Amino acid sequence: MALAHMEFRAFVQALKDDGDLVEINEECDPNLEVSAIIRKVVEHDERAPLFNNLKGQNENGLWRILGAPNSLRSDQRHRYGRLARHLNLPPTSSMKEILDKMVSAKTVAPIPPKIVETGPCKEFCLTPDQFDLNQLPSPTLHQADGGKYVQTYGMFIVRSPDGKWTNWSIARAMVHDKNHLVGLVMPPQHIAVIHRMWKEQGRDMPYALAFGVPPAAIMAASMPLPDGLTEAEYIGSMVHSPLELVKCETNDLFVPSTSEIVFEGTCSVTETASEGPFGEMHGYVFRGDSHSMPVYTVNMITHRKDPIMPVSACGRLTDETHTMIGPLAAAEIGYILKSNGLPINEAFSPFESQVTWVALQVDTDKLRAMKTTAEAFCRQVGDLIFRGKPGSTIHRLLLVGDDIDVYDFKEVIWAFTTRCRPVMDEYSYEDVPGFPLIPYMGHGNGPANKGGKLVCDCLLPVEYTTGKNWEAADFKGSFPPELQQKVLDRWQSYGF
Ligand SMILES: Cc1cc2c3c(c1C)C(C)(C)C[C@@H]([C@@H](F)Cc1ccccc1)N3c1c(nc(O)[nH]c1=O)N2C[C@H](O)[C@H](O)[C@H](O)COP(=O)(O)O
Ligand SMILES: [K+]
Repeated sequence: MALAHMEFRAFVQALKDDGDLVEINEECDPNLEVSAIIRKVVEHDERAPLFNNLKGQNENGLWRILGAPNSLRSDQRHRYGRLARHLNLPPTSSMKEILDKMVSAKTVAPIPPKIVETGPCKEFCLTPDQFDLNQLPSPTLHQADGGKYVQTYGMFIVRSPDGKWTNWSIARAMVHDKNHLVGLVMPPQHIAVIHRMWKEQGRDMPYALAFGVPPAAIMAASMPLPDGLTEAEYIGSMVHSPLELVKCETNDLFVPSTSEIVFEGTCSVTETASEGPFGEMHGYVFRGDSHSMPVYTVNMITHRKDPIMPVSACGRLTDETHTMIGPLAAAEIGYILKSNGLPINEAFSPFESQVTWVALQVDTDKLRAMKTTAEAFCRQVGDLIFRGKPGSTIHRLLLVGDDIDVYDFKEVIWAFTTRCRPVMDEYSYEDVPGFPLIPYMGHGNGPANKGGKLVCDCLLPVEYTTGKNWEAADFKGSFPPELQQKVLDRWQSYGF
């Protein structure tokens, strides 16, 4: 058995070995029942459900469903265990260790993938006359959704017409008819950038949609890596070994050879259909909220025996759209700021902000050496992030001092509520792209796609000049270290 981060099926086994899997063998209905169970799981950080017996499975077991593939564990010591298993890290890893791993490949040479002749994903090949996406167990995830969202945790593979750039990303798609999907293709996402390139040439865009890919790959697919970067090479250098890819049957794209299921086809650059509404990452389904989006033709399905379809039933906290989209964008944002010489130590997107905020821990010694002003510094940060793609889903950047652990929301909200004077310490951005999926944008008072962003300065003025002039009125901040130690040593004998 391969390693969990390099083969999805090994990953599922690793969850089982961790006691982090519930195998449901009684028949479940992909129409809402499966998603209801997943929602209850992710709202309580329960073990991941593997549905082995779905209504509509075909004679070769196409398909089973793994729900909550990258959500949280209830045991605080293993809280991010499922994310860690995606990256071959110990299940006790912190979010910082996970995000540092995702950024680690930026400073090493890319390792190109290895092309292999065949692989488990080729065990079965179905032509359109042999499948009907409406008969297969495509799940309906929320009762108000506009369709069956079969694609929520698969990986789209698309390549620029000149062949130089192959992008891997997660983008949702729902069943349109027996062998068509309709999917969200939304600027500034790379799938939309590449789709536009094909549109300008008047040619439909070849795609592959691989489900159950190597977990390390799906993490990079969910990260806003630089334009032009080919994720396959990035992942190779991140895991220190080449990914094994195999050629599609009906086009020249390559997919991970151990993928559970592969849809191959072309995405139209002219034909659109109604997409949505969909239960979004911010926790809402707005009735009637559908838009014209490109139609994907499915020309072939290849798959392993008894394949597993991963499903992210997203919405309110805490599912893959919170554990991945925000934190991975924060990792890229932190890297951009550091590589531009700004004194940023850590960056994280708090789940409690519905991953619409990124908190940035500032190295205040270096900040003071800059002899800058709050306005100048906040504008420098805001201009770098709000005018770039990695910040596109983030509407508040909070600058906090070195005493604040950005991975702990209690710390972040304490600094925000006590050190950032509303309005005066906030720097607004109305002339930058906005994220229309946030309800106050897409269903709010202002333009859906523009503005509504702030840099919030949660550093007190002294932190720019002479440094912290306060002590925290708490156990660690207001008592001599030896007294703290004495109290800790005697805690039991006091009677606690
Ligand atoms: C982990 C994850 C990520 C996404 C999405 C999902 C999950 C589970 C869902 C469950 C399918 C929900 C949707 C949903 F989250 C919508 C969305 C749209 C734009 C940005 C962020 C989020 N989704 C998604 C979507 N992006 C769309 O364009 N289009 C999409 O539909 N992303 C985020 C996306 O994977 C990252 O932004 C990634 O950086 C994209 O790669 P790229 O930077 O190379 O373009
Ligand atoms: K990506």
